[in-house]
Amino acid sequence: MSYGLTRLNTSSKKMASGQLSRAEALACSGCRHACHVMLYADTKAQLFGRIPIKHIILMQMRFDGLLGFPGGLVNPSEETLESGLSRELSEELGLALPISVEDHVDSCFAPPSSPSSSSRLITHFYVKKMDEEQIREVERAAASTAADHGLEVLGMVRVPLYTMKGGGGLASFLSHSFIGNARSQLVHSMLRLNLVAPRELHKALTHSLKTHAHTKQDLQAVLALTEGLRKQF
Ligand SMILES: O=c1[nH]cnc2c1ncn2[C@H]1C[C@H](O)[C@@H](COP(=O)(O)OP(=O)(O)O)O1
Repeated sequence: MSYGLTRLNTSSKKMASGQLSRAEALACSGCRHACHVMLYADTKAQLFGRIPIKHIILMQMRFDGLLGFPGGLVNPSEETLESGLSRELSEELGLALPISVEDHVDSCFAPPSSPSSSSRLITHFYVKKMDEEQIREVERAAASTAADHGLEVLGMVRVPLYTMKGGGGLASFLSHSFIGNARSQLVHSMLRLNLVAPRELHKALTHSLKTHAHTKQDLQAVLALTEGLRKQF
């Protein structure tokens, strides 16, 4: 995909291999379905009183230590994709958030989790714009009334969309580990909704790759530390 050179055809639902329309996805017999949503808002807030934050995008730290969007498995034989997603959001965010078909962005096959897995998983992705105050309400509820808080969801996080001198911000965030295709859902959405300029995103991703190399070195260093201790105790 070339976001910098050509305008995105937002009507096209088949952006990348593995993608299918909502109708095709629902016609898949024996497939499992998971729906997730990116909630976001505009903001005038400034970090340190000088770095414009511009937009708030919500993600969550999951129970498995990976970053992902709120949502979960739905059963289309018992509920619509959107009502299933709203049900999952009530558990994870502690709020009943209506999600409509208009919020649907794309559906795609997830890579098989293991060669022996019998049913394919289709992930459906939604995006919903809110007011800044509504986002704050979601964050408050997620940390107080949500049934899943501290269990399946360890906490909500905001995506830093700025890049600081030295690469802190978006570049560091993108170098974390994400569940499934959540990183690419995030990046595609930032481009499609013009939340980050393609040039900035390219810079952040390039830096992120370098950060990733440092992370590997850091991990190797602490692995060596545990190797020594393992032999002692
Ligand atoms: O944010 C996501 N983006 C794409 N795929 C995702 C995301 N989060 C999870 N997934 C995939 C991989 C998971 O195994 C399934 C089910 O999602 P999950 O949120 O873990 O579902 P339950 O809470 O267990 O219902 O979807």
